[in-house]
Amino acid sequence: MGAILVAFALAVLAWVFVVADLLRRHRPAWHWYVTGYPLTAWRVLLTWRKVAMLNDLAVSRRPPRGLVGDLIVKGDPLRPVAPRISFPRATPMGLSVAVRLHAGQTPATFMKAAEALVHAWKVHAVRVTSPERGLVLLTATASDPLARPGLASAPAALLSALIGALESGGAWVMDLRLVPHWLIAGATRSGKSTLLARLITQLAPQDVALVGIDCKGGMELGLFAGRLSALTTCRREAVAVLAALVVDMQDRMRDCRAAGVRSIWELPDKLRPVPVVVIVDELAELYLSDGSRESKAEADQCSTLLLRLAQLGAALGMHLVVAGQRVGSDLGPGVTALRAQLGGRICHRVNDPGTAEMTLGDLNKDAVAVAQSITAEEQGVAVCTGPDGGWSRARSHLTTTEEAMATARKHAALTPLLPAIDRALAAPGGDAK
Ligand SMILES: Nc1ncnc2c1ncn2[C@@H]1O[C@H](COP(=O)(O)OP(=O)(O)OP(=O)(O)O)[C@@H](O)[C@H]1O
Repeated sequence: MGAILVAFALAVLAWVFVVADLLRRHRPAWHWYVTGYPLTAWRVLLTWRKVAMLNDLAVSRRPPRGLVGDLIVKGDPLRPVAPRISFPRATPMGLSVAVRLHAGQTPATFMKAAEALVHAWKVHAVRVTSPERGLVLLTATASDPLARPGLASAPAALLSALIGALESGGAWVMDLRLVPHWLIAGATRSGKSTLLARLITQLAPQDVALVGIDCKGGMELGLFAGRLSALTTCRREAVAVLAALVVDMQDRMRDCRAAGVRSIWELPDKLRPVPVVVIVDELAELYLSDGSRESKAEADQCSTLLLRLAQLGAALGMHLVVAGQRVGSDLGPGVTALRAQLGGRICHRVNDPGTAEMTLGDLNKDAVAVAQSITAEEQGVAVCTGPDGGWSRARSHLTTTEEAMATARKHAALTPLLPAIDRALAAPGGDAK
C-alpha cells in the first residue's frame, strides 16, 4: 500500500512539473500567475518592513510615553514605521504595489530604492510612479518583457507605423498624425537603421511620399530608393531638397488659406496634397562644418530649413524623422532649436550621457537614466515617448534589410511624384535620385 502511495505521489509530482514546464514555455503569463506571482507577493510582504528601514523609506515615530518635550528620557528606541502598502496585485508578467506615503515623503526616495527592491523581490525591474498625490505605485516586472517580445497588433491608419512592442506588452506605434516630428538617437549598432527600415516598411504601402536624406553616401536609405520620392546623398543635395520642400509647404499654406482651413486635413479629399515624411539618417552630417565659409553656410542653411519644416510642417502634412548617433549642442544652436520642435523622442543605447540627456532630458529625468542603462546586447531596445507625454522602454520589431527592401520594391509604384522637388533637382547643381 505504502509503495502505491509513493508511486502515486511521484506521478502527481512529475505531472505537475510537466504541466509547469509546458506553461512556462507556451503560456508564460499563466505560469507567472500560478507559480511566480504567489512566491513574489509573499516575498514583498515578508521583506517590506526591512527593505523600507534599510532604504530610508520608513519614518521614526516618537514613542507614546517617556518624552519630556522633544527629549527621550527613558531611552526607548525610536520606532521606524514603514509606509503602508496594498496587497500585491498580479499583472500579466509582474505585480504592482501601492504605497501610501508618510507626510513629508516624496516619490524620489522610492526611485532611489528601486534597485534595492529589485534584489529583495528577485524581479527584473521595479518602476516607481506616482498616480496621485501621497501615493506611489511600485510596478515590478518578473523578467525582461523585451528579451523576446511578440509583435502586438495595432489598427492600420494613415501615417501610423507599428514599430514593435512596449515593455507593457502593448503595441509601440509611431503615429505621425498625433506626434508629427521625431528624434531618434542611438550609438552605432544600437538599432537605429533597423527602426528606420521598420518605419519605411510600414509607411511604404500608404499614400505617403517618403524623402530620404542620407549624407553617409546613401548607404542606409539608398536600399529603399524605389519607394522614395527623392533621395539625397550629400549635404548640397539636401539643401536643394529641403528648400524645395519649404516652397511646397508655403504652397500648401496658401491653399489652406484660400480654402479657409487651418490644416491640409480639413481640405476636401481631392484637394489634399500627399503627406511627406522626410527621413534624415545621421543628423550630424547636416550640421558639421569643416570650417570653410562654404561649408558653414551650407550647415546654416540646412539648420534653418529643417527648423522651418519642423515649425510649420505639422498642419501642412510635412513630417520629420531625424536620426543620429550624437545629438549635442556642440553641433550648434540649430540642433537645440530643432530638438524643441521634435516632440517624439526615441533613445537607443548611446555612447555619451549628453546624447541621452539631449534626447530625453527636457521631458523626463528618469527616462534618461533608463536609456543610459540600455546595454550593448539589447539591440533595438529604446526608451520612447508616447502621445500622452509618458515614456516607456520598447523594442523595435527586427526587420531585416532584405524584408524592408522587398517591401519598398513591392510598393514602388505607389511612390508619389513631388513636382517641387523635381523642379529643384532639375536646376543646375541638383541631381538627387
Ligand atoms: N529590434 C531589434 N531586435 C533584435 N536585434 C536588433 C534589433 N535592431 C537591431 N538589431 C541588431 O542590431 C544590429 C545593428 O542594428 P542597426 O544596423 O539597426 O544599428 P544602427 O544603430 O543603425 O548602427 P549604425 O549606426 O552602425 O548603422 C542589426 O544587424 C541587428 O542584428
